[in-house]
Amino acid sequence: MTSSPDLWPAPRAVHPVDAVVTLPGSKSITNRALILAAIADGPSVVRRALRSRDTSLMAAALTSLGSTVDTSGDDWVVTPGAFDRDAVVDCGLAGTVMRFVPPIAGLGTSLVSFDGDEHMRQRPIGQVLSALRDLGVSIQGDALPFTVHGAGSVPGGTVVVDASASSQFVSALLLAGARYDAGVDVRHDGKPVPSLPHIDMTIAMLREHGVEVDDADANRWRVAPGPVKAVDHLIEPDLSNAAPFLALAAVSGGSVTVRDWPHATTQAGDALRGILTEMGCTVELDDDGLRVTGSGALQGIDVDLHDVGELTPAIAALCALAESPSHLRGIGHIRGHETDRLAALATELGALGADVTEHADGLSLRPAPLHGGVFHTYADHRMAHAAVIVGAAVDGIQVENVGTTAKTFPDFAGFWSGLLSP
Ligand SMILES: O=C(O)C1=C[C@@H](OP(=O)(O)O)[C@@H](O)[C@H](O)C1
Ligand SMILES: C=C(OP(=O)(O)O)C(=O)O
Repeated sequence: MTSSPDLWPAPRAVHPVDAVVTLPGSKSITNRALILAAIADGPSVVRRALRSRDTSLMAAALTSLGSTVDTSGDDWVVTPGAFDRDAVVDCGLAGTVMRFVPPIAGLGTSLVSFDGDEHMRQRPIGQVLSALRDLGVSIQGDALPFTVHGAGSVPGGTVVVDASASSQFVSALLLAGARYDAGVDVRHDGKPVPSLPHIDMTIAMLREHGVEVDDADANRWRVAPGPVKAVDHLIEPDLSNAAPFLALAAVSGGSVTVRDWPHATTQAGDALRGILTEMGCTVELDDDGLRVTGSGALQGIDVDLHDVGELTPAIAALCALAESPSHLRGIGHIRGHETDRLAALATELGALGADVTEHADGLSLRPAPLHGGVFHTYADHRMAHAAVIVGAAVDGIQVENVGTTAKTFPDFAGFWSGLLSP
């Protein structure tokens, strides 16, 4: 007997959608807050923490190292503990767990081994491991699975990394750096670092924890040695996960408001304001939140997404539905995300009739009529977001493994259906 494929019929937006939504917290902020809390000088509270696969894996990793993480309520309480027990860390498909936990595991006195989902073994990590070795951490292995041998302290100092594959390589070293004997002086040598807002997020959060960071020079970041203060942190809504909801306003010619949109933020998703304006939407930020109103017609866009690559799947879906051509550039690094997103988007959008060309570092899309079919997600939450956006506009889209959205959004499919039910 063959098992039935996990297909979910994406609901169509048959009327303009008019909705006000409260979205779950940011994955990137929650996981940084958890890491910093685990190496802080006292208990911290992570308020309105995102409860999702990536953040649960982070909480579990920190617990296995020796911290106490109380996730029973909406506000998670983290009490640091000695990292003195041997542990096995499951990274799942979470880049933040695979890259941010090893540098703090080096501070402990135990053996900590890391593994994850099958595809996680393909995602880049070698530069973090070699940088940690240069900083004095003993590690067995050059890719997943690997083991960190904690020696009770890390000398730290100057290190050179090529962070062109992921900004998380830099964030990982900076997050732990204050607890290294000499701090860290991290220099990047290579093609431009992607996703720079995420490094700004790391720096801003370190400073909130009382850590001194010097980022005055391009491609160089210095973290002074010293204590990490415990803080009470309120997590912003996840602005990257807002993409499909704002896109729904765009494709249905309706209006969607995301509550609590911060007026100042380091989140990459804030770039959606400019991108959706350029695609023909009306975008207003006020005390109610961020409201996007679709005009009923979408314009294509020529844009460099190097800084905000994680928005690509949702933007590409919109481009496939636009009336004029688009070119998405500067995003070769997203081939190392949850899947090779450029190949996956070209394949899946192309299979539905889109006129799409895959380039080494981007995608071009030209207007073409789309039709129904199965949209494969490759276990990538943002591929599922692309699928439901197309499905809102095109009859007969079936999303394979929509449950993969649990990586960063609990019950995404239920929430999405609720907005589209008649
Ligand atoms: O530090 C972070 O929280 C993230 C950094 C970015 O990674 P890359 O620099 O690998 O693109 C981003 O795409 C990812 O979703 C989250
Ligand atoms: C690239 C992403 O995730 P990760 O944190 O696993 O790198 C993403 O969420 O788009």
